[in-house]
Amino acid sequence: MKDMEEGYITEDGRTIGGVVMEMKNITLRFGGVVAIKDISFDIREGEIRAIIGPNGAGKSSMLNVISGFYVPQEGEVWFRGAKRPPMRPYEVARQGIARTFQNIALFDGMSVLDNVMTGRLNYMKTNLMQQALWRGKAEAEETENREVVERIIDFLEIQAIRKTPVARLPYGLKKRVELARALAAEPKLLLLDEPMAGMNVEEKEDMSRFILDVNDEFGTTIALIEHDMGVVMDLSDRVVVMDYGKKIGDGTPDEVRNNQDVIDAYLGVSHD
Ligand SMILES: Nc1ncnc2c1ncn2[C@@H]1O[C@H](COP(=O)(O)OP(=O)(O)OP(=O)(O)O)[C@@H](O)[C@H]1O
Repeated sequence: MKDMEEGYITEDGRTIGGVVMEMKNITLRFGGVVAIKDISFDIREGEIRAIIGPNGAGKSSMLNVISGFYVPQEGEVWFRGAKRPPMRPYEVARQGIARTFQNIALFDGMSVLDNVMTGRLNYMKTNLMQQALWRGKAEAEETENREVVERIIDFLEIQAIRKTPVARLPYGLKKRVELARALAAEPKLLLLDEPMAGMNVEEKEDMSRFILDVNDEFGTTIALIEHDMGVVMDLSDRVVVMDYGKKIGDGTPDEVRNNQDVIDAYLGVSHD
């Protein structure tokens, strides 16, 4: 892969654009624990970017920095050409970054449809007073939001369970509903927190296919963290590898697979 100023062409012939997000020299500490040590990398338009690493490497911490849950003590986060000031997660979401969670965070008692609709909250402009005074506008907005949501529900093949309360769904489907909700926000950058965690082989295959389809069909830029190396290598265009808070590798799956530091980290070989 040739890394160009404006992007690159992947091995499977997709065109990847310029930098969407850039992490510059990020350091994050929790008291005495340094979860992220001076890490820099970028995420480019249209790519599937993975962050991997053994337990405690700092992957979740990094995802939480990207999504605004944690503000790093050092370094800069750049999004779509501008340096991002410290902001709350909901402000980050408004900028066009949506995420899923490792431990599913859906409204259990609500239907699949209503859960996915909550992904549209940032697009709901009319408030209660306006809705009372000007029903037409509120209705038009509701129709538009519905259309987006129904399209995503069809796309992720969850039509049959639209009205089912989430609590009744098996784990793999809940994960798919979470993906649907994140997509409903029509994000510029979609963050997936261990999307395959706890899944059986078949569920993993389904989820991999949906992630690839989302990227292909909607052109969504995706960053994910994941434990399962095999899955990541199949899915991703480029991979950042973390170990003990440091970046030890960054490149295509093949480059990373052949990186001795990465091999050692996964085999548990210590480095002084
Ligand atoms: N809120 C927190 N308070 C204190 N320490 C934390 C906190 N979150 C993470 N850490 C520490 O930061 C380090 C990195 O943790 P992190 O959860 O980011 O790693 P990870 O790669 O996501 O691990 P895993 O794969 O096990 O989920 C660990 O040493 C962890 O104990």
